[in-house]
Amino acid sequence: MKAFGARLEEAMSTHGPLCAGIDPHRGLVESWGLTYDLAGLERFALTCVEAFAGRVAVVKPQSAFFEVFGSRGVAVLERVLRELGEAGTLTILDAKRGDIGSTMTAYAEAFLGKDAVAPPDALTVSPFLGYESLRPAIDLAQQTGRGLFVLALTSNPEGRGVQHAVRDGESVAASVVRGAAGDNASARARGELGSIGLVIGATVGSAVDDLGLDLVGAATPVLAPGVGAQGGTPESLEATFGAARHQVLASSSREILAAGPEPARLAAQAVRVAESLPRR
Ligand SMILES: O=C(O)c1cc(=O)[nH]c(=O)n1[C@@H]1O[C@H](COP(=O)(O)O)[C@@H](O)[C@H]1O
Repeated sequence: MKAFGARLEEAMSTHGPLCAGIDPHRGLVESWGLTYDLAGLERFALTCVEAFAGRVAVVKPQSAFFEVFGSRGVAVLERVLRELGEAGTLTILDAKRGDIGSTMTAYAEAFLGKDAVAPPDALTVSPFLGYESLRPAIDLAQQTGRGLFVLALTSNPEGRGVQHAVRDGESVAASVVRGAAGDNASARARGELGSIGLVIGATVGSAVDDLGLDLVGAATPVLAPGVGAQGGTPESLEATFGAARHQVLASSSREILAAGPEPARLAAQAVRVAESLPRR
């Protein structure tokens, strides 16, 4: 399998740089006229698969909204990942895992390993136990052609207190970017995007500049959640990411999902948002 970074670049140039989120929270499920139970979850999630497969670059299911229904909810999530994979649409599983040592190794094997039950193409991970604590996942992703998106500057305002903190002249966010740059070095040498991406919210304003983050030099794909419901716009993406905007995969959930439950309207809304985004 080709490396995730290369597959992502292809998908973004074919479909536009949009990641459509599947976030079946109670309010949205009920707004589609469905009951908020396992059957409603399944109907919601499979409608999203029908609408998004083959139409957007990437689909990102939010694990929490499946886990809330226990093992049967997780089985629905696995079906979503499998069906999107069979349709050739890239998936990012948003599970924000992060731990140490043998526990991180087990998370890596669960989501990225060759024997994983329903592996996504990439996984979101948290580096706040230290970037190097993610090493088992970084190494396994590189071996299996999968990717990671490492939290760097999250879209929520509370993130600043941790992520902007400075030690020895370097912010926490900049140290995460430095880590990803090291792991993307060989892709950068080939002029490609690496497979170790970063999560930087579409709502972070001037923080990328203020903290001196060299995203172009890091050759890192950037997942930018917060487009739509959290206030991020195509214009704010241009302003926030500047020269790195072509590396950005904008992520939007509620703004697209509000167009359901009719699959054709949902698909049309996703395509509309994708077409509004900055492209190469
Ligand atoms: O990793 C993420 O996707 C993520 C990171 C972040 O900084 N902010 C953020 O909102 N997200 C996720 O993006 C989704 C929110 O999408 P909206 O409904 O478009 O606001 C949720 O699944 C969040 O967990």
